[in-house]
Amino acid sequence: MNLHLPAGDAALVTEHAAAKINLALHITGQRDDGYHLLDTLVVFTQAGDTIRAAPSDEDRFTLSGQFASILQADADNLVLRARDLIRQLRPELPPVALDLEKSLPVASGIGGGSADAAATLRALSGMLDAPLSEAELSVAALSLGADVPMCLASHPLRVRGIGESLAPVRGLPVLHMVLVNPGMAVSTPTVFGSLLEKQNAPLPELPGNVAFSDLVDWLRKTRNDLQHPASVQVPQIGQAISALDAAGAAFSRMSGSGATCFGLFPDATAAQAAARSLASRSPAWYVKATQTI
Ligand SMILES: C[C@@](CO)(OP(=O)(O)O)[C@H](O)COP(=O)(O)OP(=O)(O)OC[C@H]1O[C@@H](n2ccc(N)nc2=O)[C@H](O)[C@@H]1O
Ligand SMILES: Nc1ncnc2c1ncn2[C@@H]1O[C@H](COP(=O)(O)OP(=O)(O)O)[C@@H](O)[C@H]1O
Repeated sequence: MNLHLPAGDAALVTEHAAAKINLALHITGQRDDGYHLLDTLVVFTQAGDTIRAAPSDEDRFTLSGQFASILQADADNLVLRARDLIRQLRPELPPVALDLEKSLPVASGIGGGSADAAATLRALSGMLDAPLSEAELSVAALSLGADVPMCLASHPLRVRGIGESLAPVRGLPVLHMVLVNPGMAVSTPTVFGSLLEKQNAPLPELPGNVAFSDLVDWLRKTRNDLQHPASVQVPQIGQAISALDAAGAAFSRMSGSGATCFGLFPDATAAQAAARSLASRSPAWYVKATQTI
């Protein structure tokens, strides 16, 4: 990281941009503008990117971390789109130095870019004397992407509409999981565009205070409707799920529009052991043991 700031500067704001996992995702319709209606249960993980922000003599943006080289530090980066949006709403925002530590694979169904945008909105709004209201933040988030409002919240949610209707989900256990990405970027519009069935039933009701085994039973009654079209585009998704199952996952599935897949494990020790075994068998894959926040 190179923020041009002394380490430990009190003005430095650090925000976690958590990976978003769609535990279940049903497509329930399509709007006139082409966007698809979802019903999805999402959780967020300790695995994520990090946004650091501090007032500066001029606007700066640096990229660091495992996946930094895949991204450009240009105006299309969701971090800068979020900064520019805040400045449009609050022109008094001072020049800021921003660093994105990019630890999540890009275009991978776990909302990394959306989480970065949401973390930037939170960080920069918090630096203002007049922070954005919750309503202003929600509108700003949705204008940056359908996944950004849920990433702004970053706690377990049932999400409907295209991503704007959020209901908190309480009583889920901490979930220990392994994330596996076979290294292939997936185009979200292409996956949505190749869906054949767009009118599916919503998710079944989720009982409150579920134990791990109850949640797995519930998940078996659900689907990710994007998994089949994504697997046609990227056959390695099937291999990632088979590998998670072979490593002992109690349940495995693809998240979002892929290609990242998650496997659920009963505890952290089991998840870490599975991650070690998966990483040694497939050294080119992104493999990460983590847990929900
Ligand atoms: C599929 C999901 C599930 O959480 O996650 P990811 O795979 O991106 O992580 C999201 O709905 C993705 O949200 P996000 O990635 O923010 O999508 P956007 O940038 O707003 O839209 C990218 C494109 O995907 C299609 N799209 C997106 C969302 C939606 N509900 N219906 C759509 O048809 C549209 O073609 C749109 O132009
Ligand atoms: N900071 C960012 N991190 C990741 N992707 C970004 C970022 N800024 C812009 N993008 C673009 O947004 C698209 C979606 O990225 P991402 O959020 O990682 O996908 P997904 O939601 O499928 O995990 C990518 O094609 C990428 O080029």
